[in-house]
Amino acid sequence: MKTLSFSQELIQAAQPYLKANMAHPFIQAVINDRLDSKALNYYIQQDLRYADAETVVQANLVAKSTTIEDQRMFADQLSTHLGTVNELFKSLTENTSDSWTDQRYQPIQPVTFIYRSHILSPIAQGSLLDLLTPFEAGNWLYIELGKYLADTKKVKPDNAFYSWVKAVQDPHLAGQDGISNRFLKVIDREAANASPEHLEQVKQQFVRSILLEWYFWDAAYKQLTWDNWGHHVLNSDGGDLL
Ligand SMILES: Cc1ncc(CO)c(N)n1
Repeated sequence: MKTLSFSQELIQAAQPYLKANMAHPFIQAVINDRLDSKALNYYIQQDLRYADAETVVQANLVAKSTTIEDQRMFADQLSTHLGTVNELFKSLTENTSDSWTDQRYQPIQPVTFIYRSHILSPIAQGSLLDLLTPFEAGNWLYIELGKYLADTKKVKPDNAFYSWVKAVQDPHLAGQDGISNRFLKVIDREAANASPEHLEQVKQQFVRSILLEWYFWDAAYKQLTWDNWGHHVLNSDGGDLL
């Protein structure tokens, strides 16, 4: 049996959570073209705040790199991120009743806060591997969900999420030599110098990202806010919010 590379091990470990993301009612609503505009708005507003954390992660990937080649790759991708992120969300906003200025810089809600903290926390003490892996998990998941949605052949150009499906299939991100595969190669290269204990921990962080992705869809589906959380605690009716 061929032994798996570390990045293949990560992908294998994340499979059950990938399947759970595919099955989430938000994603199923995209397929059936029944996505609630409130859920879409919430997703746009919160994902913009997630994207802001991605900017910070990527600046720190440059800082933690030890070669010019890595620094350029991460800096180029940061530049691509900054150049494209608003465009995607602007085109998604055209499918809602909200205006673009209302979408940007909305308060960061609980799940967004937790997921942002998860990808940002290795900045303080972590290695390049520690910082890259939980962040790359999000790229990987989006590409897989994009493939899944495209394969259903049900997401047509008039679907409110169509531009998202297109964006995450962009060859620059998702292609064979795309940025996601290049990041996975860096992960494998760095993993070669890490202890088995360290790799176990890194794998857990990868899988947790995919778990938090599920909660990100769930939060959008329910439009979950800090006020909801507060209300739930103070007036607990025993129902489940998260
Ligand atoms: C929540 C989330 N995960 C991953 C990505 C991919 O960049 C994104 N934009 N948002």
